[in-house]
Amino acid sequence: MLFEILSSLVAGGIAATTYFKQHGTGDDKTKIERIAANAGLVSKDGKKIRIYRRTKGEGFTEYVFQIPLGLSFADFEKKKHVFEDGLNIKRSTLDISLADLKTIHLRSNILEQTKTILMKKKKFRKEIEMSFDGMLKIRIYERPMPEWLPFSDSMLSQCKGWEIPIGVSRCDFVTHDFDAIPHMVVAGATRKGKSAFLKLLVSSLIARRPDDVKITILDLKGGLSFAKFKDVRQVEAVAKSPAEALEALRTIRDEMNRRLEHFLGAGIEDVKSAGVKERHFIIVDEAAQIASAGETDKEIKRLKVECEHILSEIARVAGALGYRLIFCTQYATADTLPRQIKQNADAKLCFRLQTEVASQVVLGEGETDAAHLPLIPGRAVYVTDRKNIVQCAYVADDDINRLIEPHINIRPRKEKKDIEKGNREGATSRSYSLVISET
Ligand SMILES: Nc1ncnc2c1ncn2[C@@H]1O[C@H](COP(=O)(O)OP(=O)(O)OP(=O)(O)O)[C@@H](O)[C@H]1O
Repeated sequence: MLFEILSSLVAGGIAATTYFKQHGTGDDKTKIERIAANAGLVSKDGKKIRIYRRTKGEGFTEYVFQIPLGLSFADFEKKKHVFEDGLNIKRSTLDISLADLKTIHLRSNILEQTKTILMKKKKFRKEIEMSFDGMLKIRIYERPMPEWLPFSDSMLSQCKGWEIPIGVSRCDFVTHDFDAIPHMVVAGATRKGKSAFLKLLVSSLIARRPDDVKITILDLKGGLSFAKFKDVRQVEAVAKSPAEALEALRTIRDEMNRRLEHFLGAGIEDVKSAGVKERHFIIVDEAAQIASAGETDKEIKRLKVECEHILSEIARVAGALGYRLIFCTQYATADTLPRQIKQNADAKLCFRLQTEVASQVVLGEGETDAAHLPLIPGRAVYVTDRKNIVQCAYVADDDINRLIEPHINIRPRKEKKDIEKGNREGATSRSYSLVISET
């Protein structure tokens, strides 16, 4: 009896493994065709998608279909979540291996042990990716993406120039190159990983380009998230109020204008051809806090309007001058994400958002992916000229401290300038104080 149960379990395991190896995960081709038909992805004359090829890759099965005339890839991409749900209907695939079966002890209760294995095993959803190169390609993955990617120093050594690590996609280590694409919009609902990404970004920049990077952080949520960076020599300011933000932005605008005049006078096209190594990153942690729309206090509204104006100017003209804008928000609306900033930020990193409308505000018309990301912190859609689903690397506090520690120092910050400025219009009487080393 025992032998029969065990041998049928083992036989079942072998059969399932062999089946999945040969066929991907079940008859997914037929399912895809049926889902497409049921989701209305059929041409007016009734033509349906037609299978062209099925191939097995490392960890995935790829189905290539011909799309009927009159339909576009965007029509299919919009329904990606419908395909994913459809492929997962009725059952989730159980990740059981022969190794699990081998853990069963013949002398104890086999049925109990089997039940425990089944309960312990995490159910996973099949995940898909879609692309188009004249044919619709749908990849169905056998394993889910990692839910947790700890930061490691080797990620920094894989970066070149002004690249920083972002995380991993299905197939690759993903970096962002701020010299190729200067400005980035980062969006996502609360607790999905925006601040963690910003910490990864700031720590990476400081560790990789300590002598060339300058960072200004507008953290109007109270400055707690970035408190640990405020004494780092590369950090020009951590502004915690609209007045402080405006003060920091006015300083940047003045620098920017001086550089622009110099470039124009000398016939220099951009910061690269000028041989200027410095890049100044301006990070807005929560755009809603600086948005003037809805602000009832007249004086604060005036400050915010000017902040918005300078930020738009940075997005429009300052890329060539060496300024980089990282503009983040959890509320993806037209008020928090000004048109000029969105249009000039060619990179978007979008964590899960609550609605398809919010996803489209950030990623563009028809781009609903961010609303259908799984509820995994750090999971995001990264869009440049390509779109990738990524799991962002998570940099723990100990790693941040280790990376920035050599750059924490004593230095006077802007006191002189502040005294001269006094209570200049628009700025509060706050002055920067002497920064004391934490070491
Ligand atoms: N890349 C990641 N990998 C794994 N876990 C993460 C990742 N990013 C964030 N988390 C987890 O999610 C929590 C919330 O993340 P984070 O502080 O970045 O949220 P947020 O999007 O900035 O939220 P809020 O807008 O409310 O400040 C973190 O404390 C961490 O536990």
